[in-house]
Amino acid sequence: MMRLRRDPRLERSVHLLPSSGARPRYDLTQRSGRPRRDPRQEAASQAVRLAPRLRIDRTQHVFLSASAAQAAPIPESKPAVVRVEDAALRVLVITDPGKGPLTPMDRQLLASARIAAGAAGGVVLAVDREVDDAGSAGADRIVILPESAHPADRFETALALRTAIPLAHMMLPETPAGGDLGRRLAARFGWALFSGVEQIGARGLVRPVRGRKVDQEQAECPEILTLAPDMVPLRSDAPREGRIVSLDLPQAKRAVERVRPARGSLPLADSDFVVSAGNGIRDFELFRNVAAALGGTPGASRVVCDSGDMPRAAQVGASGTVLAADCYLALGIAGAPQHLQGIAGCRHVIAVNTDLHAAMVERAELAIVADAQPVMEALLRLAQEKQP
Ligand SMILES: Cc1cc2nc3c(=O)[nH]c(=O)nc-3n(C[C@H](O)[C@H](O)[C@H](O)COP(=O)(O)OP(=O)(O)OC[C@H]3O[C@@H](n4cnc5c(N)ncnc54)[C@H](O)[C@@H]3O)c2cc1C
Repeated sequence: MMRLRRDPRLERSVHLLPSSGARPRYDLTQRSGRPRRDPRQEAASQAVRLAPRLRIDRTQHVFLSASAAQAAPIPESKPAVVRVEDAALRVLVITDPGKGPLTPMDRQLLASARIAAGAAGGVVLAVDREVDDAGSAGADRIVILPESAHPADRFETALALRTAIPLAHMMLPETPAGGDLGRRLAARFGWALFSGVEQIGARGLVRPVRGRKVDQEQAECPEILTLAPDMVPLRSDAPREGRIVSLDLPQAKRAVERVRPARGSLPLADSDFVVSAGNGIRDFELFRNVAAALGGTPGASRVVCDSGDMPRAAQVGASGTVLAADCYLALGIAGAPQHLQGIAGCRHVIAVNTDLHAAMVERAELAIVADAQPVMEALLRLAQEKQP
């Protein structure tokens, strides 16, 4: 029996012919029996009927137009000044010697003292100059101390002050001057000093414990505490009276002599000018002379310390010393990330490098793209010429 051979091509072309009456191959409406939705078509017909809606409909919000704002200015209402009786005074704040208006540290001390004093309690500010804004910063009374930066004079004044105004708590800044005075007072009165407080609030005081990653908390405010700088937010509640009280305090007897350290003798972390050598330096005697002549503390990259050309203590970087210098002069240092971490806090960076594309050149504000040897020789010559 003869079988007809199928021609798939012909069959397909017959299906596609509209006149053939055959259904299209992928006509799903026919398959399910349900009319198929056309979302595009629906959206188009909706858009004709409805007013178009903005995606972010700001018309619902109430805004003051510029003209309305001009027409009705917001009344400037000053909160009433809070006054307290002498009997309500609770906290004595002794600030560091200084000049001009209150420093951020002074304000942080006053903000903390206000929290410790409570809403009904008063704060006495002891400061060595007249300041305008102590009331708004939280002081109820102000005592002007005799001007003296000598630790012994400041201690005698603080003793007299405490005797004249025996308040429950004393607060000082955890700074070299404030920390020293706080410790002297604590020793004199036999109080336990709660030093370096970082948080103060309704739940008490918190300070970190040195060398351990734990905090020490204390619910009760102690007789004396020192406050760590830049940890406590400033206050913004009603201003206080800020009335000046005159007391008979001992006058300063000792003069303070300020001794400047020898140029370049400061430790790396404290120095404001560091001259550093990298692997691009070969003449380390010349490098040390340049650093000394410029008055900078000598530093080095890790490669140089590893090779023994500079002591390990001179290493700058993530695994060395992190600097806070005003100026960093990098001689022949590439600027590896670990080194750059150590100079992130430096204000100005000067690079001397033969490679224009070195990361240190990119980091620097001023770069000398040259061999460091003749640059160091020229620097030494110029520095020696300028020296008196
Ligand atoms: C875990 C870890 C921690 C690290 N910690 C530190 C760290 O704390 N501090 C640190 O410094 N490094 C650290 N390093 C090493 C760091 O990654 C780099 O290897 C190192 O900083 C490179 O030192 P360098 O720039 O002096 O040397 P190089 O990378 O060799 O760069 C030398 C530079 O000198 C330039 N140069 C060459 N010849 C001259 C010339 N005649 N005149 C001028 N320029 C020239 C070159 O162009 C180059 O830019 C650490 C690495 C690791 C893995």
